[in-house]
Amino acid sequence: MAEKVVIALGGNAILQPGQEATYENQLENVRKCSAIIAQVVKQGYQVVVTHGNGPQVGNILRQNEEAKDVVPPFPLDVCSAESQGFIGYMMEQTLRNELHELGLNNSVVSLLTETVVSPEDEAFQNPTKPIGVFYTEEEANKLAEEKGWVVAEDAGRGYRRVVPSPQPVSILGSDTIKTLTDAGTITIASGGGGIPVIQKEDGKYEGVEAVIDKDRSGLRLSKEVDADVFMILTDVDNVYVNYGKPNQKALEQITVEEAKQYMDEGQFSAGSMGPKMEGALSFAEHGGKAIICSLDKAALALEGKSGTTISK
Ligand SMILES: Nc1ncnc2c1ncn2[C@@H]1O[C@H](COP(=O)(O)OP(=O)(O)O)[C@@H](O)[C@H]1O
Ligand SMILES: NC(=O)OP(=O)(O)O
Repeated sequence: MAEKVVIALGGNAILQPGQEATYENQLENVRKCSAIIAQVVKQGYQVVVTHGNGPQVGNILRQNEEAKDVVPPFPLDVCSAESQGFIGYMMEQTLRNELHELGLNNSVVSLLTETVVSPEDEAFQNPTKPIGVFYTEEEANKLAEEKGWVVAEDAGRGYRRVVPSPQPVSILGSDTIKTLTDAGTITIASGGGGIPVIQKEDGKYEGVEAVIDKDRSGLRLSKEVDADVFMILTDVDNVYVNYGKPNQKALEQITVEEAKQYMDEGQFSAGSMGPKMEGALSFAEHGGKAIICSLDKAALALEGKSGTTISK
């Protein structure tokens, strides 16, 4: 039986900081991601793809707010569904085309996915998830004053609007995602961390205004579909200790114990590598293989020739 890999792509892979948010730019970025994912399919893996949406959901929210006098604005969970829809569309189409280039004809499907969160999650009182474009400190403070936004510095790259980011509790429909994947379909699911919903006391579901971290929901998804490998693709070749310092060292094959020790030492930044390492460590603790590597080295990393791999 083929090994099953859940691949989590950063929202920045779909739109780099500073790049103009045109349809053409994002389609080309997604096509490049799809070319890499197609190589992984060619290696013989069953693949589930999930992706970020930070830049995209922020832009959709802004479009809604700017046009509010012409068209009534939609809430953030609906913006999240819209971003999942358009990225899923671009990814499904480009992945099919890239597979065709390699002489493969696997079926590909993109599923709008809801992720359950807790209404009691303290993240609702403490927004931390950066969305949309980057601003200077001065611009960000002005927007915060004028529009009531909460803004924060994002990993040394500038200032962004931040929104609540509750922990994913479960992924609705993950049994179907698993069935499809096990049957050989390449499934794109839980994009943007999934559309955040809560379950009310009467058992019914309702959307909530938040953006879930895709590394955290990717971990949940990996567990719920019984993946062998959880792979986080980002913009650095490896996870490093002493990152950015003269004595920085790339981590290659490490154990759960080593990863825990580095976490305890505070080696990974809260808003960027921290959640990725948390997810990777939790997956490896449960017996799976977790990989963090750069987008263009995905196929090599699966062969153990690049990236950081954590296992028991
Ligand atoms: N210890 C570390 N090792 C490697 N990268 C790190 C580390 N600490 C922080 N980073 C930063 O994490 C970034 C990747 O996280 P993020 O920007 O959230 O990615 P993505 O959008 O791909 O999910 C890297 O570009 C790097 O600057
Ligand atoms: N939803 C999410 O985690 O998006 P980014 O990867 O763009 O931050």
